[in-house]
Amino acid sequence: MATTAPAAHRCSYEDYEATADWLRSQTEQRPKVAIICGSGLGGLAALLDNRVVIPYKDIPNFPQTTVEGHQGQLVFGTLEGQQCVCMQGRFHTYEGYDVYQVTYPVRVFSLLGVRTLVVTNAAGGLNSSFSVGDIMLIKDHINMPGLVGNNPLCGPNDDRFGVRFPCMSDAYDRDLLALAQQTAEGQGIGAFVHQGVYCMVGGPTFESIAEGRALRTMGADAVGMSTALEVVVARHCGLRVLGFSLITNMVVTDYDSTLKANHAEVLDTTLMRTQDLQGLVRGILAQMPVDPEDL
Ligand SMILES: O=P(O)(O)O[C@H]1O[C@H](CO)[C@@H](O)[C@H]1O
Ligand SMILES: Nc1nc2[nH]cnc2c(=O)[nH]1
Repeated sequence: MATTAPAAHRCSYEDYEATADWLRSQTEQRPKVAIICGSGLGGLAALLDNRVVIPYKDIPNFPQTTVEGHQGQLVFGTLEGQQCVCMQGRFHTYEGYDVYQVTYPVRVFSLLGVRTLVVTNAAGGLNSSFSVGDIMLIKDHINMPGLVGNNPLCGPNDDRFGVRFPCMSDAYDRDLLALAQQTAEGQGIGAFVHQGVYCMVGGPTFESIAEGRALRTMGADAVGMSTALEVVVARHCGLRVLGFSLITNMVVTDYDSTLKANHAEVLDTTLMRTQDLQGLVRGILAQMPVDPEDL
């Protein structure tokens, strides 16, 4: 039977603007920092003062979350003097969304005036020196969907957002990375905070043993099903990016192992580290220099 590929949800500049205008009409807050909360990490939004909560179902053009551990609302508020917006729940391609839908909020944030994107995720550890519960500061990524042509920048380029061929060798801001490492050490949690390479795969399957081994050989320290697409779009429109992976499980790479990755374990581990992660994000935002363009 012949099948037709679903139409891509590629959006116009005016669609993004309509969403940004609508959000501006709902709150007087004008965030400079956006935080995307990964699986089970929505608790980060509790850090914000003067919260204004807007469910995704009310926001024009916004997709809806379908995954346990992703609440589905934007939370505006202030953290350590920085105006922020938190995405409590992100979108993944395995939910059936295309790369344009998954990254839709990032361009909206940019139009709202956001200058810095903090991405967080739950990820499987590939680096054998990592343990469950460790935090990996993302220093680089392998964008597997993008490498095979499923990149949110495919299609006509809109120069109002950014250039046709953006550079990704500087995707993760080195100054913010150093600040995050220093803050972790200052808070006495440096022993379980590492730097590493995040690999995005499509999911929703967890890795086979051969896949886990292959990803490790490619140079990935952790693997998940999100983040890289959001970062590509953020860098295209000039946002600074800081990324964290919480290592919620170790990827099975041994045929003698009886361990099996599962989402319940992922969510349990996020609970165990919520407080450390919140403390770290608070500490970083307290010291994060305001973008000179905002002065
Ligand atoms: O990347 P986040 O959204 O944190 O979620 C991670 O956790 C889920 C698997 O347990 C997958 O969606 C994976 O990508
Ligand atoms: N692909 C993938 N995503 C995850 N998210 C949390 N843990 C994992 C994992 O082991 N593999």
